[in-house]
Amino acid sequence: MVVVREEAKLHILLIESNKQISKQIRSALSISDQISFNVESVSRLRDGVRRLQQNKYDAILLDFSLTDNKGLEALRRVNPAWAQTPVLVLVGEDQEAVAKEAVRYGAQDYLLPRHLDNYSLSRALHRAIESSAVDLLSVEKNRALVTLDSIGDAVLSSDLLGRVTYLNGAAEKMTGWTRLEALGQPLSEVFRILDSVTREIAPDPLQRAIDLNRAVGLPSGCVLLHRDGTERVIDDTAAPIHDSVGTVIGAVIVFHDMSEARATAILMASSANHDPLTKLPNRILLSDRISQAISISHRKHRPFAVMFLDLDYFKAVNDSLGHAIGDKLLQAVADRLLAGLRNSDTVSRQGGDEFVILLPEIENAADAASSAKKLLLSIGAPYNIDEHCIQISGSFGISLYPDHGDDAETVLNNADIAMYEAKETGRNAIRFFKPEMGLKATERQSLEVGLRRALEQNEFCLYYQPKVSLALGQITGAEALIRWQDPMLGLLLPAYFVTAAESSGLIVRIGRWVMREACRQASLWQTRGLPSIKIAVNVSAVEFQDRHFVEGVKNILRETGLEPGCLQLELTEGVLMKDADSTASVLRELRQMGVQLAIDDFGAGYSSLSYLRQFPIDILKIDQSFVNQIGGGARDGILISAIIGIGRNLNYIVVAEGIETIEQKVYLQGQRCDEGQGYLFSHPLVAHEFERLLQIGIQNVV
Ligand SMILES: Nc1nc2c(ncn2[C@@H]2O[C@H](COP(=O)(O)O[C@H]3[C@@H](O)[C@H](n4cnc5c(=O)[nH]c(N)nc54)O[C@@H]3COP(=O)(O)O)[C@@H](O)[C@H]2O)c(=O)[nH]1
Repeated sequence: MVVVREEAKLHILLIESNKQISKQIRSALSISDQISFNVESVSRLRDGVRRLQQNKYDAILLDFSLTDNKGLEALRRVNPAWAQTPVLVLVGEDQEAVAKEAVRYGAQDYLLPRHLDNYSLSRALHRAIESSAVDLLSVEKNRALVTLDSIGDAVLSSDLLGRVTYLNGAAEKMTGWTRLEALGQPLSEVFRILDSVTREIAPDPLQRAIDLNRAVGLPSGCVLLHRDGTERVIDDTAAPIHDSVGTVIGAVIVFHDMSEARATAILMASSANHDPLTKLPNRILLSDRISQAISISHRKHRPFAVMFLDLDYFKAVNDSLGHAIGDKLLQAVADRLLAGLRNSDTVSRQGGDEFVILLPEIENAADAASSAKKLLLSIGAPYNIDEHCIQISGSFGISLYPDHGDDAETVLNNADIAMYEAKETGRNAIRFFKPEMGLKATERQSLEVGLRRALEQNEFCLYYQPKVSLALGQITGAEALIRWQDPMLGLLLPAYFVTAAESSGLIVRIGRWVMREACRQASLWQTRGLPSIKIAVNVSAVEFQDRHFVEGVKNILRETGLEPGCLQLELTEGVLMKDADSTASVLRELRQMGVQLAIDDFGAGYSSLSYLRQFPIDILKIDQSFVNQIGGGARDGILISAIIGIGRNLNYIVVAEGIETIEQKVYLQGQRCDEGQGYLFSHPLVAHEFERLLQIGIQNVV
C-alpha cells in the first residue's frame, strides 16, 4: 500500500480557462489541513503542456472543455511522463457521461462543479495520486517479474531465516523445483551446491551476502545438484536485499549454468593437444610426454623408446577407396595400437598415416622390438570397413633414449630416420636407429630437392630400348626408360632416384612427364612415316594408385594424338597385387580405352599366373633373371620354358627381358617366345639413335 506522505506538499498543475473556476480551486486548495497543495495554474492547454515538459507534478486538474477524450489520450501519448501523472478532468454538471468516457481514455477521475470545495477536491486529489502510485508499482513489479522470467540467468531469493522467497523460471529449471513447491522451503533444500573436487557442501552464498552485507561470489568449481541428481557447473553472485531504510531483509542470488562453457573450454584445451580424427595425443602433447619421459629416465636410470610407425601404401587406400574409408582405417589402426599397449604408453598421431608410440617403461631394446612386433601383427590383421576388407602393414623405426639422442626432438627425428630405413628395406619391417642412417636421410633429402629441381629445369630425358619379334627380327616396340641428366653428376640411371621419387610422391609428376614425352615421341615417329611400333612406359605403384591416373593417360593420348593401341603400360606384379578389386577395375578402364597392359619382371615377385588371370593382361614380360639362367646347364631353361608355355596358353604375348647372348635368343626362339629385349639387340638409345635403328632395323643378330 502506497501512502501519500502527510507532511508533503503536493504539486498540482491546474489547466483551466475559466478564471472563476480557477480562482475557486486555488482558494479551496489553499486551505491547508494536513496536506498542503502548491497549485500552478495556466489558462491555455499549450501553456499546460509546456509546464509539464519543464516540471514534475503530482496531479493535473484539466478543464475538459480544452480537450476531448481522444485529445486526452493523445496528450498522454505525446509525453510518457504524463502517463504516470494522474489527471482529473473538470467537467460541467451536465457532462458526467462525457467525463466517464474521459476516465476510459486515461483520466484518473473527474470533478463536477459541486466537488470543488476543499474537502472534496483534496480527497479526490489524494485518492488519485495514491491509486496512480499503486498502479505504477504494480506495473513495475509486473515488468520485473516478466523480465526475471525471461532472462537466461537463474534468480533465487531468500529471507533472513534462509527460506526461499522467490525463484524465476531459469532457477526452476536448474534446481528442479517449481516456484510453488520452493516458496517457504529452506534454501539448503532447493539450492544444493557442492565443491566439485572435495564433494563437500559449499558455503551458502546468500547467508554470506547477508552476514557480510555485500555482494559475494561462489568459489570456483561449484556444482549445483538438480532435484533429479544431475549436476551443473555454476557461476553466481549473491547480494543482500535491503528495505526502504537500509536494513538487510534477505538476499538474492543470480547464477547460471557453466557446464556448456566448461565443456567447451575442456574441448578446446583437448583439441589443442589431440588429433581430431583419432582423438590420440598430437605432436604437441607427445613432445611434452617425451620431455616427461626424459626426466623420469634420469631419475630412474632407465631407457625409453620412441617408435615411429608409417603405414605402408596407405595412400593407395585413400586414393582407391576414398578419404572416408581412409579415415576409418586410421581410426581402426589407432584403436588396435591402443589395445596393444600399456596405459603408461603414449600413442600419438603425427598426421597422415604416421603414428608415434612412446614406451616409457622398457628395460632394453628387446622390449621395444617385441612391442613393435606385436603391434605389426595386430595392425596387419584384416579390417572390415563398410563393405571393404582391407589389409595393411606398417614400417617401424625405433630410437632409444639416451643412446640415440639426448632431447625429445633428436630421439623423435632418429625414430623417423629409422622408419625410412624400414620402408626402404621392404616395408612391414622394424629398424632400430643407427648413426649411419642419419647420413642416408640427409642424402635422401638432398636427392628429393634435386628431383624437384630436375622436374622444374627439365633435366629428365628418355632412352628407348627396342623390343624385337624373335620370329621375324623386326622391331615391334620400344620401352621408354628414364634418365636424369644431372648438371653435376652426369647421366643418372633410375636405380639411383626412382625409390626416392616414389617415397616422396614425386613419381606421380615424373611419371606423367615420362608418359607425355614417350607418347609425343612415338606420335612424332609415326608422322615421320617410320615403321609403326608400340611404346611401353613403366608405371610404378604410387603412380598407378593415384586416383587421377586413368584420366591422366586419357588426357596425354588426346594431347599427343597417339592411338591408345600404340601405348603399353608395364606394371609389376607387386602393383597388381596391392588391391586386386580396384586394380582390376582400373585395368579394365584402360583396356576399354584400347591401351595394352603388360606384366613386367614376371617371376621376380608373386608369380601367380592363376591370380593374374583375373586382370585383363596382354603381355607377359619374363624377368631377366630367368633368361640369365639359360645356357648354364641342362635344366636351366626349364622354368622359363614352363612360363612361356603357360603364357602362350593364356594368350599373352610373351616377351623375354635381358637377352644378352645368341644362345639365349636361340633357346627362346626354340621355345616359341614371341618377343625379346636385351643388349644383344640394342642398349637403350636416345631418341634420334633409336629413330635411326627404326629406319635400318636390327642387323646380324636375328
Ligand atoms: N616408374 C618408372 N620406372 C622406370 C622408368 N624407367 C625405368 N624405370 C625402372 O627402372 C628400372 C631400371 O631401368 P634401367 O636402368 O633403364 O634398366 C633397363 C634396361 O637398361 C635394363 N636392360 C635391358 N636389357 C638388358 C640386358 O640385356 N641386360 C641387363 N643387365 N639389363 C638390361 O633393364 C631395365 C629394363 O627393365 P624392365 O623395365 O624390367 O623392362 C626398370 O626396370 C624400370 O622398372 C620410368 O620411366 N618410370
